[in-house]
Formats: sequence, C-alpha cells, structure tokens
Amino acid sequence: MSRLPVMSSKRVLTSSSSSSENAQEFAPAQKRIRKDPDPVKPHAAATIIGGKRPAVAPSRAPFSKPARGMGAATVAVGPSRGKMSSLCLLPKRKTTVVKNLDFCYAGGGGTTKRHAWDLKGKVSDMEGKVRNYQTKFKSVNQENEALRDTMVQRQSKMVEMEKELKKQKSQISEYEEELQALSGVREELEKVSSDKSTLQKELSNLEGKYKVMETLRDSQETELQTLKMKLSVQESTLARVQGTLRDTEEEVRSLKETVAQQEDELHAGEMERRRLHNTIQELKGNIRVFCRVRPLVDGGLSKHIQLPASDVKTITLAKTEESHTGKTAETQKNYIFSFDRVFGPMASQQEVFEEISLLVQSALDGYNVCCFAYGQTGSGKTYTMEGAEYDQARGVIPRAVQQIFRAAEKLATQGWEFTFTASFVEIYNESLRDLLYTGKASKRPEHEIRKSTNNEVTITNLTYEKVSNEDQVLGLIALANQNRSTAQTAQNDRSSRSHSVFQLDIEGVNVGRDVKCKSTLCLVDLAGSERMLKSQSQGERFKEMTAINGSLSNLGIVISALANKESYVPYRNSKLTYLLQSCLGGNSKTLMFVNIAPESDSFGETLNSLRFASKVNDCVIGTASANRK
Ligand SMILES: Nc1ncnc2c1ncn2[C@@H]1O[C@H](COP(=O)(O)OP(=O)(O)OP(=O)(O)O)[C@@H](O)[C@H]1O
Repeated sequence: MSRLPVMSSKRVLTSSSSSSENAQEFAPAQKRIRKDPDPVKPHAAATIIGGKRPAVAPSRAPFSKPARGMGAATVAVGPSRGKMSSLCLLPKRKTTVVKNLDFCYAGGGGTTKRHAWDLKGKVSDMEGKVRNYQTKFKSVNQENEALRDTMVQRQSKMVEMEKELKKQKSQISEYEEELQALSGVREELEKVSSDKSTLQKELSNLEGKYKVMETLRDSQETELQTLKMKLSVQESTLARVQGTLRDTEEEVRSLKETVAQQEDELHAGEMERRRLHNTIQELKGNIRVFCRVRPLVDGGLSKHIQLPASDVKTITLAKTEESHTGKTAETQKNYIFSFDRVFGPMASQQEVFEEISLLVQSALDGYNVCCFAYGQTGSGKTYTMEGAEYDQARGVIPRAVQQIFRAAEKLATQGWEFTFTASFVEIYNESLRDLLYTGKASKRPEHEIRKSTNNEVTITNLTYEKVSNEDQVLGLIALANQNRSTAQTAQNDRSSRSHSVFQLDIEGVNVGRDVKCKSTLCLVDLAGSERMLKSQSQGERFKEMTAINGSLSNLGIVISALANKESYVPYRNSKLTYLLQSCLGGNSKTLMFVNIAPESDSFGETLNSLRFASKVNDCVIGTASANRK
C-alpha cells in the first residue's frame, strides 16, 4: 500500500521541482565550468608585464601617445599571471578589471603634461601612478580573494548539488523501478478494469434478471395468496370430509365386521349346503340310472314302449306274441323296468340336464362324478352327451362345463379358486387314443393307464389341457370330434365302436378358510352295446365286438362287485373300467344313461340294455366322501 500511485506521483513531482530549482541555479555555473578549461585569453586585454620588466616604459615611447585607448595597456607592475587568470574567471569582474585598468591607464594620461625637462615632476607623476596602481591592485586582489571564496563556496555547493543530483538520480531510478512496477499494476488495473466492465455487464444482466424475477415473484406472490385462500377453503372442506370419512370408516368397519360375519355364515352355509346336497344325492343313490327313449325318426310313437304318464320312473317294454295253441289271438308280455328317472322321446336336453346338474354340482363340491351313456348304436348316446350345435340341443357335456365354470365364478366371491384340466381319450379295441392330439398322425404316441400311489389314475403321453373358461373346453370338444371323424373316415362307424371319455379334473382351494378339494368329472360316450351273433361277425369286426362286449360286460361286473362290496373288483379287466376306476369306486357318484331306440326291430337290444341298466340300478355304491383336506 505504500506504493499507492497517487502518493508516489506526488513525491516525484515535489522532488523534480526542487531538482529543477537546483538545476536552474546550478546550470549556468556548470556552463561556466565547462568553458573554464580554456583559460580566458582576454582579447584586447592589457598585456601585463611582470615585475621583472622595467616599471617605466621605454623612453622611446612618445608621451604624446601615453594610452592606447581600448587597446592593451602596458602595466609596469601588475599582478601575477595566476591572479589574473583567477580574475578572468568571472566575466563581469573581468569587465571591471579592464575598466580599472583603463582607468589606471587613463589616470596616467590625465595628469598634467610636464615639460620635457621636468623629470622630477614626471617621476613624481609616475610614482603617483604606481601608487594608484598599487592601491587598485590591492583592491583587485581583495576582490579576487572574495571571488575565490565565493567560488570555493560555489564549488562546495556544487559538490553538494552533485551529491543531491546523485541522490536524485538514484531516487529517479527508484521511481523508474517503481514506475515499472506500477506499469504492471496498470496492466493489472486494466485487467481489473476489463473484469470490472465484464462484471458490470454481468451485473446489469443480473439486474435485468433480478427485475424479471421480481416481477415473477410478485405474480407468484399474488398466485400464492390466491392459493392460500383456496387452501384455506380446501382445508375447511377437508376437515368436513375428514369428519365424514371418520364416520364412513366407522361405518365401513362395522360393515366389514358384518361382511366377515356374513362370510363366515356364508361359508358355513356353503359347507352345510354341500353336506345336505350330498345327503340328498346319497339318498337318491350314488349310482343312478336314467333311461332315455329316442324319438322315432318319423315322429310317431313306438307301440312296444310304454311310459306311464303318472310315473316318470318306469318304462314298460311290451311284446305281443302269438298263442302257441292259436286259440287266443295274441298274448302280450310286459317287461317293466324302474329307474331313477325315465325320459320319454319328448324330453328336452334342458329337462334331462336339470336332473344331472345336481351331480355336476357335486363334482365342484369335491366328489368324483362319472356320467356315461349306454345303449345300442343309434339310440341317442352321443346326442345325450354332446347334443347338437344349436343352443337348445346342447348335451350334457357342454351344459355341465357351463354350469361348472359359472358355479366356480360364484364360489370365487367366497374365496374359492379353481383350476381345471381337461383331457379327451378314445378307447378302441382296448387301445387308447388321445383325442386332443395335434401332432403328426405318424408320430402319435402310445398310451398306458397308470395308477399313482395316492390312487390317482393318469394316462401316459396324454394331452392334459389347462382350461379356464367354457369356450376353451368347447374348443377342445370340437378338436376331439375332428379327431374322431378323421378316424371314422378310415373306418366306417368307428365312433359307434369306441368309447370316448372326457375328463375334467377340478382342483379348488379356499386359502382364507384353509380348505381344498379335488375331483374329476368324467363324461363317457360308450360304444354301441348291440350284441352280434358270433357267426355273423368276422375278422376286424369280430375283434371290435369282442372288445366292446368285453369292456361293457366288465363294466357290469365291476359295478356288481362294487354293489356286493366284494373284496376284489376287476377294474383292470378292461381299459374302460381301469380308466374309470376312481369314478366308479366308493368315493364317487355315478350316473348311467341307458339310451333306448324305439324301433320295433331294436326290441331285443333294448331289452338287453334295460336289463343291464336295471342290474346297475340295483347297485348301491358305498357312501361317497368328498375329497377334502
Ligand atoms: N332325444 C333325441 N331327440 C332327437 N333326436 C335324437 C335324440 N336322440 C338321438 N337323436 C338322433 O338320432 C340319431 C342317432 O343318435 P346318436 O348318434 O346320438 O346315437 P348313438 O347312440 O350315439 O350312435 P352311435 O353309437 O353310433 O354313436 C342322431 O341323428 C340324433 O340326432
């Protein structure tokens, strides 16, 4: 900070001013000193003759010319040369000396002119002149001494001034250094100044922005005020709503409690319904037989089948025989059969299904259910099980599937979750064929029936398709029919001579109640049951008939063994009974349709079918228990 420019500048100015003063005072002296080395030769100065020279001018010199005017005076006795030199140092003094000399000379000349003979007088004049000169010389010497003193003083002053000059010079160099340093400072200053201008620009920009921000802030403050007002309104609304919410929450809580209570009741009711439903089914019999009479092709009524209007459980098969004796015209033999339900030719698909829908419900409740259609070819088995395309003609399988998915949806509201797996298999000549197979015909795999340790029956390499809705199942049924018709083209009436088994595995779980159930709904369209005389059947047809008759009669034997609670039930004797094993055992509900063809020429087969069905109907399968955990 000691190098503040202003202060330094002042110092410089002060010094230079004093220096200049000194210089002014000193300069002339210096000039004079420089001229001095050449001793002044006083031009027109008097030639001073030393003391050695005769004090009297040569006698030859005429008195008429005693002085030379402005020319050099010849002085008889004068100061030494050195003293004269000293005198000549100062021009002014020189002038004075010259004047004096002139005066001296003129004084000599101013004396009264003596006669040539007045030598005494002349000597006296000359002596007077000498005395004058001596006096003058003394005064000049004194003056010279004074001048010398002055010169010495001046010289010492000059030395001082030189010292001062030296000092000033060093000061000047210091100042110059300082100035140089200051030039760096100036650069810095310039930089600082440029920075300053940049900063000023930035500042002005920022000020502009600040103004914008201020405007924005003002508008936002206004907005904030508006929002605060709105907020206060909202807060009061919120407080009101919160009050309402608290009330509502309280209400919801009590409603939830009610709902939970009702759910408990509902679940208990559902379980009770299942129990009662099962009781009813058991009372109805775990194996039930429904008889269904197909209408005649021309729509008329069959004469040999009688269905009493008041009784829906009886069917009478009447046969008129001629008397052997011929005395009476005709004798009529009636075969009366009772079943759980007999459907006449006018019974609709809906009517038939209503009777079995209770069993379908049992399947969802966790009971194995098996429903199969038995009867001669063309008696209406497929119509009963599958029906036709249009809605009212839909058979048991599509209706059962629809009922199951709808019921599952309803049970989902009570916490039940169901998974369904469908399979469709054909048994032809005691071999299994996957009706849901979609691969190449040449790569059709072989199938075997396997029974697991927990008595679950499965078929190897069979397609088990996970389904979650009715349409998916209908798609699979269509695929199965396509597969069957392909096989049928190769072999006439093959579908009549094979059993088709549709199985829907149902698994239900109610996590909330920790309840599970598992069951299988098995819907079977059996092969035609007509007997053929061995003599009339040959080759492949004979083999087919043997297989069909074998499996159907074994079905009868199995049912009979179950009814008699025999220790050994020959399930393995045929593929059909082995496959239906879990649906025919104690833990199952079985429904058999016996389909009747009304034509007179089918009388024998009808009688056989009714006898077979009657035998099944007499069986009471052990009390079923639901597959629950
Ligand atoms: N209750 C019924 N009402 C109207 N038509 C029926 C009825 N039952 C069967 N039919 C018709 O009779 C014909 C033969 O029926 P269906 O094919 O169901 O017999 P099936 O016993 O299945 O024969 P197959 O053993 O050859 O398969 C079909 O045209 C079918 O539409």
